[in-house]
Amino acid sequence: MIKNKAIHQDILSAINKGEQLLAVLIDPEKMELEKLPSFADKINASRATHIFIGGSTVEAFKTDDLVQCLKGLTNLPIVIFPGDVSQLSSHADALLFLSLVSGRNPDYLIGKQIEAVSVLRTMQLEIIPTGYLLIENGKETAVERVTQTQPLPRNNIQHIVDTAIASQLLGMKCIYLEAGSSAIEPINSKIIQSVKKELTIPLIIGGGITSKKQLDNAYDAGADLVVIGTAFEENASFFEELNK
Ligand SMILES: CC(C)=CCC/C(C)=C/CC/C(C)=C/CC/C(C)=C/COP(=O)(O)OP(=O)(O)O
Ligand SMILES: O=P(O)(O)OC[C@@H](O)CO
Ligand SMILES: [Mg+2]
Repeated sequence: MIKNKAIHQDILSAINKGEQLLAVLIDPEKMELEKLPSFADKINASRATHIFIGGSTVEAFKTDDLVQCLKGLTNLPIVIFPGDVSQLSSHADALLFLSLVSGRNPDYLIGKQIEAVSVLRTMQLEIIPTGYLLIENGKETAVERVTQTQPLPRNNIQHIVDTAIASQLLGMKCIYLEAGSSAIEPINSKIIQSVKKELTIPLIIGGGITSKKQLDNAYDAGADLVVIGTAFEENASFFEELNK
């Protein structure tokens, strides 16, 4: 089952060459399929290197429909960033196989992953094991509500670093530090620097990034791949702002 493709390897090679990776997050609940062609044109003309697809709550089949449409509209890698098992799609290129290691809900640490196996058997997705850490940002996030977990306090940097290192030791191939969709404050530079310093695997940063300055700050602090969703959803000219 579960074949190896090259997306994780390509991320490692890009990082080695000092490239800054950017994923546009498309939420299947929010993207109308009629608007997808023009949105994809904007993505293709931008500096984006990846497309992530996911949402904290998505109706069944919506993800697969979206991925199928998107396949014909872009050559960028399409990576599922799932809130649940219903968001798996055989038409995507890869899957962030998330475990919510900041929380203590067994369903999101290992339960959903076991549930996913019977579906993954029928697919040829590249699987990228990813330690997913939700960090407090000043307001409650959709991920907290859905998973009934607490985020890690942002002032306990040592605990955040230790959680990331433990995930790497468990064999995770990426760490994703998440402030939450439309977070008031993105993950701060101090947290990014402290985690990056101790990791050998790629570091993904997302949540609340709405300006080029915040994007550059994340890269300067050590982010390998940055994820932006809401800023593109709410303002399509944000693509042009980032190209400046
Ligand atoms: C491995 C499989 C199949 C599932 C993993 C299930 C796990 C552990 C999920 C982590 C917790 C979770 C609910 C993550 C959601 C990630 C995501 C796609 C966030 C983007 O959605 P948001 O933009 O935050 O929320 P809105 O939908 O409210 O905009
Ligand atoms: O929507 P935004 O705030 O850009 O967040 C992106 C992503 O990290 C959310 O899971
Ligand atoms: Mg969102």
